[in-house]
Amino acid sequence: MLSIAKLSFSRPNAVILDSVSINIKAGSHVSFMGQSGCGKSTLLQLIYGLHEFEGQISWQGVPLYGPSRNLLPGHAQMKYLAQDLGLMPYLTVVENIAYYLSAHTPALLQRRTNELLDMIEMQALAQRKVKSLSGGQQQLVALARALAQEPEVLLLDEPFGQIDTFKKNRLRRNIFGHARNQGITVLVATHDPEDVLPFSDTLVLLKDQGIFAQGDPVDLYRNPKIKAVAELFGDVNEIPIKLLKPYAKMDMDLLVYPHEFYVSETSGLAVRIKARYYMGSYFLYEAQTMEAMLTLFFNAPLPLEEGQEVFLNIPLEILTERIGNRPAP
Ligand SMILES: Nc1ncnc2c1ncn2[C@@H]1O[C@H](COP(=O)(O)OP(=O)(O)OP(=O)(O)O)[C@@H](O)[C@H]1O
Repeated sequence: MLSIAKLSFSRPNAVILDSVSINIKAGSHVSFMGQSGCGKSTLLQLIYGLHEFEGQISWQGVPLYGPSRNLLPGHAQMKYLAQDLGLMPYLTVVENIAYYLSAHTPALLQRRTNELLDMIEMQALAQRKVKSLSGGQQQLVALARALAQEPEVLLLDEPFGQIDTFKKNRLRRNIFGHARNQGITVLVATHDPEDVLPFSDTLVLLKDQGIFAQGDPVDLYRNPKIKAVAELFGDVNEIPIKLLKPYAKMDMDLLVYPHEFYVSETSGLAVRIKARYYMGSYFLYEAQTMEAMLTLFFNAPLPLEEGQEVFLNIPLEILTERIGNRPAP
C-alpha cells in the first residue's frame, strides 16, 4: 500500500497541495487528472522524494522522506519518468535498455531486451544512438528503461504526450499490460482520458490544492456529479432539465456529453445549428437552443447544415441514471 496522509507542499508564493490523503493498493493503476498547474507532477515528485514536504508518505508500511534524508534523490523501489527523460544520449537504444536489466546469462539478457524492444516497437531502431531519436521515440526508450529496472512503483508524467496518435493506443496496451502482468503499481499524471478509461482502476481529480473527486473512472465518466468531473473527458453540456423535459417536476441541471444526443426530425429540444466540425467518424455541431438561447454541442453522423433547425433527445436510460445520481441540494 502507498499511503499518503495530510500531505502538504508549498512553493515560495503558493500552496500547491494542502493536506492531501489517499491510500493506493499495491499493484493498482491510478491516474491523476486536473487542470494545468493543479499539482499532478508535484504530487508524483513528492512521492518519489524529490522535495521536502509536510505530512506522511509510506510504501508498504515504510515511511518515505524527502531529499534531505536520502543519499541519492528518489527511492530505489520506485521509478519516476518525468518530462526530462534522463537517458544516456550517446549510447544506443539497446544499450540504454539493457544497462539496467538484471539477467544471469547473455541469452536471458538478450531475450529480456528483445521483449522490451518489442513492447515499444523499436526493434528497427535498436542500434541507433538515443540522441538521434525524436522526442516521442526517446519517451518510449525511457519507458522501456524504467520497466527494465522492475520497479515496485512506476510514476509516469504524461507518458504518451509526444507519441503519435496512430501508435499511441497500441503502445498504451503494451506498456500498461506489461506493468499489470508484473504487478507494478502505476501512478500516471495525465490530461488524456484515453490513458485512464481503459487502464486505470482509480481516477483522482486534483483541484483547489486537494483531491476533489476519486473513484472508478468508468463510474466517474458515466455518472459525473459535477461539471468539473465530466470536463476531464472532453466537451460536456449542462442543461436545465426543464428544457429537455418541460413536464419535469424537479429543477436541476443535467450533464450531457455531445455523443449522448440523438437527432429527431419531429420532437425534442429544438436547436439551431451554428457551426459544424468534421471529426472523421462523426460531425460535432455547435447549436443554440431556440428557447433560453443556450449554446450546446452534439455529435451526429449526418452532415447537417448551418442554420438548420433540428430536435435533440437523450436516451431515457441516461436521463434516469443522471437524475438518480444528482448531487444532494
Ligand atoms: N520549479 C518550480 N518552481 C516554481 N513553481 C513551480 C515549479 N514547478 C512547478 N511550479 C508551480 O507549481 C504548480 C503545480 O505545478 P505542477 O507541474 O505540479 O502542475 P501539473 O498539474 O502537473 O500541471 P501540467 O498539467 O501543466 O503538467 C504550478 O502553479 C507551477 O507553476
